[in-house]
Amino acid sequence: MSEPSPAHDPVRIGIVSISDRASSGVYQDQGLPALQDWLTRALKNPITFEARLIPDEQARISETLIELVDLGCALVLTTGGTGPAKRDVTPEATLAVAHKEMPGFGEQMRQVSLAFVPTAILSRQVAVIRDETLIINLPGQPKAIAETLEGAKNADGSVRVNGIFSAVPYCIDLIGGPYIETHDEVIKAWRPKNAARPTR
Ligand SMILES: Nc1ncnc2c1ncn2[C@@H]1O[C@H](COP(=O)(O)OP(=O)(O)OP(=O)(O)O)[C@@H](O)[C@H]1O
Ligand SMILES: Nc1nc2c(c(=O)[nH]1)N[C@H]1C(S)=C(S)[C@@H](COP(=O)(O)O)O[C@H]1N2
Repeated sequence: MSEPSPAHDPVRIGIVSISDRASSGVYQDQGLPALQDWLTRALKNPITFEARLIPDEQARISETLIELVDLGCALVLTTGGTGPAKRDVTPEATLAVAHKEMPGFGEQMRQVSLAFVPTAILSRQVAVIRDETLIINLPGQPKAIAETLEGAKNADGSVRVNGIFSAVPYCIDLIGGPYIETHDEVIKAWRPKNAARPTR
């Protein structure tokens, strides 16, 4: 795979791991490495990461999201805290900072996840826009990060269920962010023909 090229727009991405136990050192956080690895593998753009590891506390999560939006992140991905347990408050903290809700991401994420686990119906992920930033919740299981972003594939590599990241670049175009380009073998970004730039 080629190195990120300066010919591509630079992009700042917030990655937030929300876990009581990882943030207090009970176990080592695998959420931030999984997010960073997948994004580095998928994007052609040079990425500046803003990484945060925080506990499942609603006010703290909302404050962190606002901070990352104000830092100019085009995209913020969270992992963890989306289930039904008492301490799972990531969707509420995300909705509290929303200017617009983007329900299609949560709907598609649960479709993808059902291809992997029947408990996908327990996930309450939301996606929202705040200012010029797209914020998306992902499940907390580290393996669920690549699953939901990339989708489910058949043995021959063809797509069985589209990963949610397919729609992220065009959404970021529409809110005035950088032009995000992906490696098709990881995830194909879908844009209407008139929105696609010529290949460089
Ligand atoms: N940041 C993380 N790093 C490593 N493993 C994680 C992380 N977050 C979650 N997991 C794993 O995924 C499982 C489900 O994630 P979930 O977000 O529901 O965590 P949890 O049970 O609420 O606990 P915690 O918030 O303390 O991680 C966890 O029980 C743990 O095994
Ligand atoms: N792709 C995928 N989605 C998944 C899972 C998974 O392992 N893979 N785990 C499910 C489970 S068990 C739960 S409880 C919910 C919420 O997870 P969270 O609280 O860790 O965010 O996500 C669901 N979605």
